[in-house]
Amino acid sequence: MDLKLDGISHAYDATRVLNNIDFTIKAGQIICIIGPSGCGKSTLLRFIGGLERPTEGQVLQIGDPPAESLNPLTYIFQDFALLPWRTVRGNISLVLEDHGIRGTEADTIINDVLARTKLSDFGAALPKQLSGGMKQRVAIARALAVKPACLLMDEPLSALDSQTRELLMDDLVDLWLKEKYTACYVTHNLNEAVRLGHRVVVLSRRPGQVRDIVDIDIPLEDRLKHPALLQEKQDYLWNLMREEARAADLELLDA
Ligand SMILES: Nc1ncnc2c1ncn2[C@@H]1O[C@H](COP(=O)(O)OP(=O)(O)OP(=O)(O)O)[C@@H](O)[C@H]1O
Repeated sequence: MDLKLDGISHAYDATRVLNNIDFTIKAGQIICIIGPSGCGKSTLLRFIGGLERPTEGQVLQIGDPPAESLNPLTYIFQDFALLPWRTVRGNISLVLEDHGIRGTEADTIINDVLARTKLSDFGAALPKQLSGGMKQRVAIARALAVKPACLLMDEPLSALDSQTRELLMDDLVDLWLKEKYTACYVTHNLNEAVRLGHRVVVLSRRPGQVRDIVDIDIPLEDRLKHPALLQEKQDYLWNLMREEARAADLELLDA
């Protein structure tokens, strides 16, 4: 299933937040959205997930979600959103219970997503026993359990230290290589965008509009082998963003 954003504009009262956004999230691709603070990235993700409706435009689903998908549009947040009193397995089973899936059927799904996120030995652990990186892997496992058509990821690594972030980027690449999930990934971090994105949508300052859509045409598995090429892409993105970010900063100070 592809997702097509068609002429999305939005205002909160008198504040125009997004302006005529058009792009497509193709099945099997990771699309990163970058842009200065307050340009509307998280708002756009809420529209894609159907949590809110834009003032103008629409998000079209082209094609069907995977047949076994329980929740086609599934979020992964920066703060993991795990229930502290439930074990790792319990946190994952919760989303399956919502769909009436219990017993051996649930166990099979949980075992599969724990294996894919390298958490098989930690099913009985409570969130407080886990590092930040492992908590986010549990959140990813929980999201995968509902077989989403598209993962909606809002700054998923920004609560983590830089080494853990590196490891999780490797994990996200490994996961994608094993099963080509679709994701829309909002980030401030240009390094994450060039490591993980097949395409990077660059938004201007508020009201966010598409400044550029940059293809990163190096296979995900080869990116670390080409640091100079990645740096070139990152520099290109930063040049697009530099003036926008500076102006956005001043706007926030004026507010
Ligand atoms: N529910 C809301 N009601 C009113 N204004 C809102 C609401 N949600 C967001 N905004 C405003 O819309 C603008 C865009 O917010 P949004 O969080 O989407 O930006 P962002 O690009 O994700 O920001 P950041 O990079 O800082 O996380 C901001 O000015 C914000 O204050």
